[in-house]
Amino acid sequence: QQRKHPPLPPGPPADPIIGHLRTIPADRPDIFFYELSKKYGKVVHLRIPGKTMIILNSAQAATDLLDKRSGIYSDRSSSNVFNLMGWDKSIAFVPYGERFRKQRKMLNDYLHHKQCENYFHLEALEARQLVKKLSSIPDRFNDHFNRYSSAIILRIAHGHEIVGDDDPYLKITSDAEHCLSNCATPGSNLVDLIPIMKDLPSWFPGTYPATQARSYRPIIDLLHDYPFEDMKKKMVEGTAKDSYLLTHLEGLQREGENYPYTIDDIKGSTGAIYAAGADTTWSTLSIFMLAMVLYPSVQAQAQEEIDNLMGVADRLPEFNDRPSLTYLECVLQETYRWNNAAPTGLPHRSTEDDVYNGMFIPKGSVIVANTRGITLDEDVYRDPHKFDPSRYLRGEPHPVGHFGFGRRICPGRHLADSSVWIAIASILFAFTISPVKASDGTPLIPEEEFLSGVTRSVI
Ligand code: HEM
Repeated sequence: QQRKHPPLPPGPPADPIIGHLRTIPADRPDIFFYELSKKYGKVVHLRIPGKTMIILNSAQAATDLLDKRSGIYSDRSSSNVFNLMGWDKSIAFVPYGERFRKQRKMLNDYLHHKQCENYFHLEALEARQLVKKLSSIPDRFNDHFNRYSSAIILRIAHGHEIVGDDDPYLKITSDAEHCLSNCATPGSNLVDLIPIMKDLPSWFPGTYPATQARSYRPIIDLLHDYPFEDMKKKMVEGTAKDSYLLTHLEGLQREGENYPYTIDDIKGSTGAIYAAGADTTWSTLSIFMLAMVLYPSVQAQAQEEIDNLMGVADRLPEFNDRPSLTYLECVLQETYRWNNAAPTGLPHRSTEDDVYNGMFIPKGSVIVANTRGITLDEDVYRDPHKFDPSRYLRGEPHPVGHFGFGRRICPGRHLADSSVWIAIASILFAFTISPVKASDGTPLIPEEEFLSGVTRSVI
C-alpha cells in the first residue's frame, strides 16, 4: 500500500529503471551538481537504483537541514570505495551512533577552539620553515605546502617531527594523499551507488573505482598501523612526544579495558586527523597560490596592508597581528570560497522521512551539500567566479559549508584555519608570487584547472 507523500525535489529527466545513473559524471560531479541548480533549483533530487540523492546547492537549504535538523541528517552512507581502501574504522566514514560520538569526543577534546591556541607556536615555527624552503627552491612550492601541512598534523597527532626529505612518515602520508586525490568521489561513483559493482570482475565496465581502491589498501593500512607501532616503540625507549596518539596510548596502558576508547577508535581517529587534515590544508594553500598568480592586484593590496602594519619590523607576521589585517582576512575567506579543497564535502545520510519546503526527502537519502554550488550561489555572491576579497567589505557574507555542516562539521576547522592563515600571511610578507615565464619572457598564465577526488589540487 503506497503512502501519500509530497513530491520529491525537482530533478532532471531519468532513464527507466536505472534513473540518473548514466547522468552522473565520474569527473567533477561538483560542477555537474552546481549546473543542476541553475535548471532545477537549489534542492534537486537524483535517483539511482535503490537510492535517492538530494543535492543542496544553497547555504540556506544546507543549514536548514544539516544544522537545524541535525538529529536526522548526521549519518554517513557507507562507501564501498572507502571501505575497500581501508577507511572503515575512520570517523569520517563511521555511521552516526555510539562509535561516532566516542571518536568525535576524542577529536573535539583535542581540537576545540581554545585548545588550538596551544598549537599557534608550532604553526608559526613551521610557517618560518615554509618561507625558508620557498626561498631556496620556489618552484617546488607544492612539495613545501605538502610538507608544511603534514608537519603540523604529524606533530600534533603523532608526536612526530619530520627530519629529512626521506622521512618514512612523509612517504606514507604522501602515498595516502595520492590515493585521496585520485580515488573516485565517495557517494557519487558507480561502485558506491550500485553495491553489486564492487563484487564484479575488474573487466566489467564501471568497476574501476573498486579495482583502484583495492590497489590502494596496503597504503591506507600502513597509514593506520605504522604510527601506532612506532609510538609503542618510542614509549618503551622513553622518546615519545606529547601528542594525540600518546595521550590515548597512555590512557589505554593505564586503564586497560576500562579506558573508554578501543585500539580501533584510536587508530581510526588518528588516521582520520591525518587523512582529513593534511591534504585539505595543502590543497587550500595551492588554491591560494593560483589565486595570487591570477589576481596580482589582490596580492599587491594584501601586501600593502601587511607592509603598513609591520613597518620596518624585522619579523614575520604573528597570530597577534590577525585582527589588524582586515583585507588579508578577506583574502583567506575568498580562498575558501573561490575554489574549494573539498568541493562536494562528504555526503551525509538521512535517517528519517522528512519534508522540506513541500518536498519529500525519504529516509536513507544520500545528502550532498555541494560546497561548489553553495559558494558560487549567484543569489549570494556577485560575479562568483571572480576572486574578489573586497566583496566581504561590501557586505557579502563569508562562505559557509567549506568545513561541512551540523554534527559532522569538520572538527579540525580551527586548526586548519590558523594553519592556512599564518602560511598565507608569511608568504605574502616575504614574497611576490608571479607566473613562470617562457624562454622569450612571456608569462605563462596557469589555467583554473583541478584534479577530481575527495580533496583536490591544482593541476
Ligand atoms: C582547509 C582545511 C580543511 C577543510 C577544507 C576541511 C573540510 C572538511 C569537510 C568539508 C568535512 C566534511 C564535513 C561534513 O560531513 O559535513 C570534513 C570532515 C572532517 N575533517 Fe576537515 N577540513 C580541513 C582540515 C581538517 C583538519 C586540519 C583536520 C584535523 C586536524 C580535519 C579533520 C576532519 C575529520 C576527522 C572529519 C570527519 C568528521 C566526521 O565525519 O564527523 N579537517 N572536513
